[in-house]
Amino acid sequence: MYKVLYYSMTGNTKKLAMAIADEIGAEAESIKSLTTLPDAEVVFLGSGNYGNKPGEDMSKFIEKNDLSGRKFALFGTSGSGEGNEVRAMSEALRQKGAVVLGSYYCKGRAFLVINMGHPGKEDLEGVRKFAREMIKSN
Ligand SMILES: Cc1cc2nc3c(=O)[nH]c(=O)nc-3n(C[C@H](O)[C@H](O)[C@H](O)COP(=O)(O)O)c2cc1C
Repeated sequence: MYKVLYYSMTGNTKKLAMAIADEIGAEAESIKSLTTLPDAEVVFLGSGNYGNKPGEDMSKFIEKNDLSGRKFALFGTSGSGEGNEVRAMSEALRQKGAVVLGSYYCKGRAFLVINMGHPGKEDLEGVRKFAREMIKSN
């Protein structure tokens, strides 16, 4: 019914993906192992931020799939914690006719010493709450 897909170079966004999957009883999968978008009522789609953009594999995945009318809830992590990766994903998805239900983003540990401890307990509790809300509102 629901699916969690993510791109995570250093593991931070994967932590959010695992927390969402656990919260809603869905499977989480890296988009690296996928070519087509699986059937699901809502797809939770997440990426880290690299050079102020989502991962290249994520952008390509969005570009090459037919997303018209498909529903997404977005999540992301970055050094700044400002959510530019989810905004870029949201824009790309909307251009392809997809529906974006909402998004969650937080800081992720970067370059070993920046944002140590993130995503932490509060971040993970926050993303679990977000996942519940996305399902309730859908
Ligand atoms: C190659 C690289 C480029 C990055 N560029 C940015 C950036 O432009 N802005 C930012 O806020 N964080 C940047 N970061 C930090 C990551 O967004 C942050 O560590 C994020 O949590 C990584 O997610 P991941 O562990 O799921 O790969 C960069 C990290 C890497 C490894």
